Amino acid sequence: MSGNAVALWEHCINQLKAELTSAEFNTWILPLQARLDGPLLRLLAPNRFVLDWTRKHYADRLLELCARHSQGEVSEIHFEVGEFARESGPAKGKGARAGSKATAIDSDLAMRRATANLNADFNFDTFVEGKSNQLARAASIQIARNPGSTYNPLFIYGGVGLGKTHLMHAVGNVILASNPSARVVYLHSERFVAEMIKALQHNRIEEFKKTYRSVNALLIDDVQFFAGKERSQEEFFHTFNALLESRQQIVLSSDRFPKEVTGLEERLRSRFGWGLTVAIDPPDLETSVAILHCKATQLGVELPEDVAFFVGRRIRSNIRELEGALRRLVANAHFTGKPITLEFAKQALRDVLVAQDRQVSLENIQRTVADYYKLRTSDLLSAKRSRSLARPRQLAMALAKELTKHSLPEIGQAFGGRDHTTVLHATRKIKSLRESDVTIEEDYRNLLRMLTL
Ligand SMILES: Nc1ncnc2c1ncn2[C@@H]1O[C@H](COP(=O)(O)OP(=O)(O)OP(=O)(O)O)[C@@H](O)[C@H]1O
Repeated sequence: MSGNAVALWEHCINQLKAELTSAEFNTWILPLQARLDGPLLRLLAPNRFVLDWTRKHYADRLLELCARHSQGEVSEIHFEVGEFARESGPAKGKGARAGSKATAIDSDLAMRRATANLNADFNFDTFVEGKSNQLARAASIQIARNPGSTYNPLFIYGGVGLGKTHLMHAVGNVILASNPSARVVYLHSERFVAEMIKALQHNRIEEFKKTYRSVNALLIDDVQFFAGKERSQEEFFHTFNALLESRQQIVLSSDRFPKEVTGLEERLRSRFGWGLTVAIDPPDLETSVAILHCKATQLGVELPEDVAFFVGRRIRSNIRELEGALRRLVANAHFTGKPITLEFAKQALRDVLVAQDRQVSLENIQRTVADYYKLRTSDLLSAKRSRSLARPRQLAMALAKELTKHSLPEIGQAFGGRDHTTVLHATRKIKSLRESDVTIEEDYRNLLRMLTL
């Protein structure tokens, strides 16, 4: 399977994983193997029953996903019973051809990546090395090559958008690719908590324990979100011990040093520091520029050196924002048909840069957001949690993070004495809503403009 075909199948799997229950996904989609023959996607099911069911229930959706992702190049799906050869020799499936070995293995890897929640784009090849992340990268490569036997756990900490998640995925991807039977799971800590609660509600806690205690690598992002969740900490503590005892790899990330993660039991905090703890710092200018070039190449554009330096110099503290600025530049250039020059970049990024430069006060943000939603500022600061207040409050916190230099605890304090994790949660929530909900995106942009012009 070519890289494109793998990406196509991976796209289908990821979509269906999000749309189906895990039982449906595991029963019907997981056993499928895929191969692309020109415009034809061939799917092999292990038996007639799976074939009939998937053809009846998922063929249309799969075709729709394929057609959209391939821009119409894939126009047909064919189901058969069988299995592509994994080792060598002819494939068993009717019509499966010799030479399908790579296909089966690749689509297998795509499937395993999806069940591990791993993003194939986050790998070591796409991670630019710089002074700010050198140690974290080197340690990650080391444990990816020798999981469970060098540093355990590996604890990566650093500010928002600096590459912690990217490195964790890269570790998982290497482990999966080098060991076909490895079981790897990447999870955000909030998801761990949610899954545990679900398991408790449905009397499936034993199953939950077994799942997480039997993996070869467990990658848990943003462990600071375990703060204050005692039952989850207890469960995670036992999972952690079981994995460490059986020499399976654990990788954790957080926005701060293990000992400074407040709201965690001491025994957990101290265990987090048992292996190797590495920091990622904001990139220096040269690294920012190198990252911009790397991302530009991935987007298929060439970025002039002066533009890369200009953007890198102006957006320093967060690589996600650096990437956002680049995407905006590329989108504007496509849209207007103009080349990306320094002048063009200055124009296209005017809003972003003004927002970066301008110091806005927290009070101003609260007032503006309250006016915009026709609320009282005191409502934003109150403990009330109705949706009509919670969303504007989250927006205000996200704007505070973007437009001021205040720390998360300072922002939390200014919003009625809330915890810093609430602020972090708000910024994440708004980030994802801005991608999925046009009204929120519009509100955010309007507010940004009102606060910065
Ligand atoms: N060194 C790097 N090279 C290339 N891309 C990078 C690098 N560091 C970060 N990025 C990119 O920046 C974006 C944000 O990174 P990532 O999501 O890993 O941040 P994070 O530290 O986990 O942030 P958060 O605390 O918000 O979870 C990603 O798209 C990632 O690919």
